[in-house]
Amino acid sequence: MIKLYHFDELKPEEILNRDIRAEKNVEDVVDGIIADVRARGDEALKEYALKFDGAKLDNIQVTQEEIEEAFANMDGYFLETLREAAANIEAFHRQQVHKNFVMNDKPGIVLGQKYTPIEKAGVYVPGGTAAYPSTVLMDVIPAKVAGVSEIVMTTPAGKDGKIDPVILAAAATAGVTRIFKTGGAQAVAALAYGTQSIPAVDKIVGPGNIYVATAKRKVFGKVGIDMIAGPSEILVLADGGCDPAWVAADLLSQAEHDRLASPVLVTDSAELAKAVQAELEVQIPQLPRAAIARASVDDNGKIIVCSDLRKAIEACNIIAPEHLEVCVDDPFSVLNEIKNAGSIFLGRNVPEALGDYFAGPNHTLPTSGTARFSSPLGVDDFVKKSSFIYYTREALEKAAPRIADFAEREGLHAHARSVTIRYE
Ligand SMILES: NC(=O)c1ccc[n+]([C@@H]2O[C@H](COP(=O)([O-])OP(=O)(O)OC[C@H]3O[C@@H](n4cnc5c(N)ncnc54)[C@H](O)[C@@H]3O)[C@@H](O)[C@H]2O)c1
Ligand SMILES: N[C@H](CO)Cc1c[nH]c[nH+]1
Ligand SMILES: [Zn+2]
Repeated sequence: MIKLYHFDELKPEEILNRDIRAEKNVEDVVDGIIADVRARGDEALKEYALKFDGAKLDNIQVTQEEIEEAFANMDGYFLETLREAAANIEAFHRQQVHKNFVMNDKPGIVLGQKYTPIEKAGVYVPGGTAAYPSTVLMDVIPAKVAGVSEIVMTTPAGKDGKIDPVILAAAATAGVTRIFKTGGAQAVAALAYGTQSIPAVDKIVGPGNIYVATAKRKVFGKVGIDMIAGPSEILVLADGGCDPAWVAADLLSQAEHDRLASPVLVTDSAELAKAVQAELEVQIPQLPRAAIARASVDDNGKIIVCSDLRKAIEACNIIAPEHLEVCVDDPFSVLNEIKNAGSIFLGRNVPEALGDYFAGPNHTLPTSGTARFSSPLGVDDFVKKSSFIYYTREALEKAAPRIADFAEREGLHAHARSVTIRYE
């Protein structure tokens, strides 16, 4: 049963209670896998596919025939859904595109900033306990909008050695360049260091379980990563006017992702808290993924009762959840008070699942409290900024004494000389 707490009894660290560092044994397993993939490449990937996914692989790369076959056999209704969702996601992400800028308001000086897409992006699509065609759209479309030329996708194969056709149909819809059948920490290692078949990329994006999230953290520096997007989280901020059945259903929508997923209710109503606790017990056994949801609710779930809405908002900002549902009378008045959350769902009528599939904002989001400093995946993740500087001879001559003086005060004579030499 989900545990009930009172806000005033909890210390801030007990309220958050999510650590981005995995348990020691996960750290060790991931270190071993990364070292092995670096040493043995494709051979290691095939062994891990058999060990973790039960898949005997002949080819690691998905063939064009496999993609075409998946697309040809996909039902028309789902293809239309994919296209409509893709259009919503593209429209939202087009708004994120930044413009280059140039400043030339001082004589003889041009300054500016330009954006360049990264060349090769690696997209991880989870596939261990569920297929995520929605994640294909969420991770690939911003890369396309940014202008990335090569998008390499990896996802674990099923026991038959194949990728779920819904994933391939989504990849074809979104415009992936190449797809590889590998998952977990080994996929992240392959994208970071390259293997015989898989090219090393510049940046790895995408969510995954604790092994994937830990591996991304470990290869950061060799490649870029988007964020720590680990096991899913939902925080429902609800007042006494909410229907407990709806609140429980929304909590379970994320609990069913992973045993480590975190469903949390924060409320100023002790009555709602009790009703949701009871309602979860009714709804969990009805779910096909009841065992996962049960573990998530019992081990990582919480209900926190607060004396008023102000305290409830404070709890939300401490937890910094991946998803925050604001189920109160006037959700827009709460929006300004929310400082830490990946994605915010406004109003009692807006279930988190709307954002997972369809509305347009990205569903790859920071977890484990990292929304304090990370943002949803977006076009920014696939571009780099370069600044540029141009001075005429006359403009530099005017600034030269100050630059030289500045450099000498840092004890860096060669810096000073590289300026003054031009005027000797
Ligand atoms: N934060 C987000 O934006 C977001 C979005 C979608 C999904 N998710 C999360 O993605 C995750 C998907 O998890 P999943 O497991 O279904 O798929 P996954 O693809 O992330 O992980 C499956 C892989 O994990 C590896 N693995 C499993 N057990 C292992 C072990 N004992 N040792 C070493 N490696 C092991 C295997 O290689 C396997 O292929 C969930 O946690 C879900 O909540 C997060
Ligand atoms: N809620 C997940 C992010 O935590 C995304 C997702 C994909 N499919 C269903 N849900
Ligand atoms: Zn979800």
